[in-house]
Amino acid sequence: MIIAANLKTNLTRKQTLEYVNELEDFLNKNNISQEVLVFPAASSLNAHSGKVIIGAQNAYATANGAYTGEIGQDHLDEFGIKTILIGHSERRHILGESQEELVKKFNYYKELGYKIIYCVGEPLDVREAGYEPMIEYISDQYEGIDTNYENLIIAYEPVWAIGTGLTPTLEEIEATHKDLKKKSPAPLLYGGSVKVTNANDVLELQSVDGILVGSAALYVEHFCTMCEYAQKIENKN
Ligand SMILES: O=C[C@H](O)COP(=O)(O)O
Repeated sequence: MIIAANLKTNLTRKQTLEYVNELEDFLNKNNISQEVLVFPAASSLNAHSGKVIIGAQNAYATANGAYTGEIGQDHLDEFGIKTILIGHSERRHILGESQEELVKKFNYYKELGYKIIYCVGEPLDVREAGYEPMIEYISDQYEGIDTNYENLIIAYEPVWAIGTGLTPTLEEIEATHKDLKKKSPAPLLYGGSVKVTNANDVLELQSVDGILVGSAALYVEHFCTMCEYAQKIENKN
C-alpha cells in the first residue's frame, strides 16, 4: 500500500529532517515494506536515502527560469527528488491553478518520468448536488491527464473533508473509489481527515490502495502507526 504524508506549509527544514529520520527508523525497526512518501514544504526538501521517498508538493513546469516564487526541476534534481504532487485541492481552489495549468505541469513531469500523485475531489456544493454531478465534476479533473501513465498514483480527496474532521462514510468512499477505478488503472489513495482513529478502516476497504494524510501526519508517531496498520493489513491478506 501507499502511505503518504503531505506536510503542507508546516515543519521547518530542521523539523522535517528529524521527522524523516524518525519515520525511517520506525520503518526499519518494524520491517515495514509499504511505499511511504513524505511531501515537505519546498524549503525543507532534502536528499534522503532509505525507505522513505521524499516528494515535492509542487514545482513549476520548467527546469529553471524567471518564475518568481516557484521552484523547478533543477531544484528537485539537486536532492534526487523524482516524485511530485499535482492538482492538490489547495492548489486548485486556494492558489487558483486551472486544469490547463495542471495538465501542462503533469505532462512536463511525466516526460521526465516522475512519479506523479494526481489529486482529484469535489467541493461541498458539488457533493450536495448528488452523486452523478459529483462524478461528472471529478471526471472533468481527469481531462488531459494520461490515466495510463505507468508512474501515476491518483488521490481522491473530497475538498470538504480536507482538514475539517469530516469524512465520507466508508461505504461512500468505497462506492466513489469503485467508480474512479474505472477511469484509470493507477493505484487510488483516499485523503481527507484521515486520522489514527479511522485510517485502519479506510485502508481495509478493497478499493483503497493507500492514504494521503495532512494534519494527522504532522505527528510522526501517528503517521508511523498508519504505516504499521497498512503493513498489518497486507500481512493478513
Ligand atoms: O494532502 C492531504 C490532504 O489535503 C488531507 O489533509 P487532512 O488530512 O488534513 O484532511
